[in-house]
Amino acid sequence: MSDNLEISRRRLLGTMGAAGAAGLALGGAGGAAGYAALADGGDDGPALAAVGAARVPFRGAHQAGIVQPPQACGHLVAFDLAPGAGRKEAVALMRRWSAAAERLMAGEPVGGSDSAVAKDAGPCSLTVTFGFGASFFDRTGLVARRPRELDPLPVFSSDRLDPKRSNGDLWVQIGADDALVAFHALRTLQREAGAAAKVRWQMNGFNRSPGATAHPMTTRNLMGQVDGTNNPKPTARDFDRHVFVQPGGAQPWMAGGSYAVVRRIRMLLDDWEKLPLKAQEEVIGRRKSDGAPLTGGTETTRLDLDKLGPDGRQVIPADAHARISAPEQNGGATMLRRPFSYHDGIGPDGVPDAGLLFICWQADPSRAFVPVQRKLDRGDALSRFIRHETSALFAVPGGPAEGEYVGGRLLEA
Ligand SMILES: C=CC1=C(C)c2cc3[nH]c(cc4nc(cc5[nH]c(cc1n2)c(C)c5CCC(=O)O)C(CCC(=O)O)=C4C)c(C)c3C=C
Ligand SMILES: [Fe+2]
Repeated sequence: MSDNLEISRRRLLGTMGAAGAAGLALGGAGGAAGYAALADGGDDGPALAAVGAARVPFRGAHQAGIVQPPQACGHLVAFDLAPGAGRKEAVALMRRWSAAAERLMAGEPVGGSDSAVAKDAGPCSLTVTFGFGASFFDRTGLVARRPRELDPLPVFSSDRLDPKRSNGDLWVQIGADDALVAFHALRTLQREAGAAAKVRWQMNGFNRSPGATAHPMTTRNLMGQVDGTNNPKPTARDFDRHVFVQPGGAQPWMAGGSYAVVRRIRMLLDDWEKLPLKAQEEVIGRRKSDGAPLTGGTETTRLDLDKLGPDGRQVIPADAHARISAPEQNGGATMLRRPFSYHDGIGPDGVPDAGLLFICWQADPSRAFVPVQRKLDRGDALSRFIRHETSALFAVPGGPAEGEYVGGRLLEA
């Protein structure tokens, strides 16, 4: 069983064996049986199906919400510290937020003021992840502890960024496999912010629900592509080195942490949907039906970047997104992509305000997101169909040990 997911057994089991129940939850699929075999939850509340009972630990070497499979619902919220608030207020805020996040992720009420919105549902794989933006260090007098990895991202020629919906002192990422559970966490943390911090921007996203497919499958984005296939696997030898800050660095408080680049990328769906299937597939270099490379095989087959077609041209075109972004084309630059789709209706321009809340995780953005985005900016076939509308970069510290709160190693040192 994964270290990252626990099952609230008393509320789940009933007629199922423990192994069966855990398997359903971890598979992320659930399937019909996952929703059928319910037990009386006794004092813990009503019984739960596998999706409701799945629980991610709050404490650990890394914060939750990085390596876990992306959940069905997501909220991304940036806060700015209130005028006059500094380090003392930030310490109190991170203590309050950490205490609330621990209870929320355990599926427990957050005290007398709990709104009951998530009552009955269980943890639903809720994760709450906290990050600090570059401006946080100015506001709290901690400039000497600001990592150089938080240096501003370069300006890319295709950027069309809205500064009001970019950056921020603090960032909260919420993910859950139930919309009410995710909303409950969002409201609770907004309430707990009190007078210390105000919401700067908020974005809401989604992914496929667990149980929608008979077995776990890579999700699709709103262009219809299978998206996430070639993500580095947590079991890979170099995964930790690429994604997490290693001990012994210039900012010891960031050991076990990671840097999140967050970009709201609008999809120009009216244009994309007019493109014939073959042309759509050439934009990415993979088949739309199953995500397999255009050079053949299945979804997980390696891309054959040298293969030529009968016409003597590269089967995976020179400007195909998957070619340009591949680590082997970028000196090994590797990031973990963990996005949510978003849809906020029709924009003032009359076209869908929909796309990808692109979130990527890495130990150092200057060796991962930045070089890859530089290259995509120069010649990605996908760029005709997308627009980067907001951008943010956050330092996400390691997970709290017993007795710690998130960010304590930065704020208390
Ligand atoms: C700078 C990094 C990246 C941005 C921005 C980005 C935007 C973006 N991507 C898709 C759709 C797909 N991306 C795929 C692969 C892929 N994309 C990146 C990086 C960025 N994408 C990487 C590193 C990779 C993996 C490359 C590899 O190793 O082969 C794919 C293919 C399937 C997969 O491997 O996930 C799709 C599809 C969209 C729609 C988008 C912006 C809206
Ligand atoms: Fe991509």
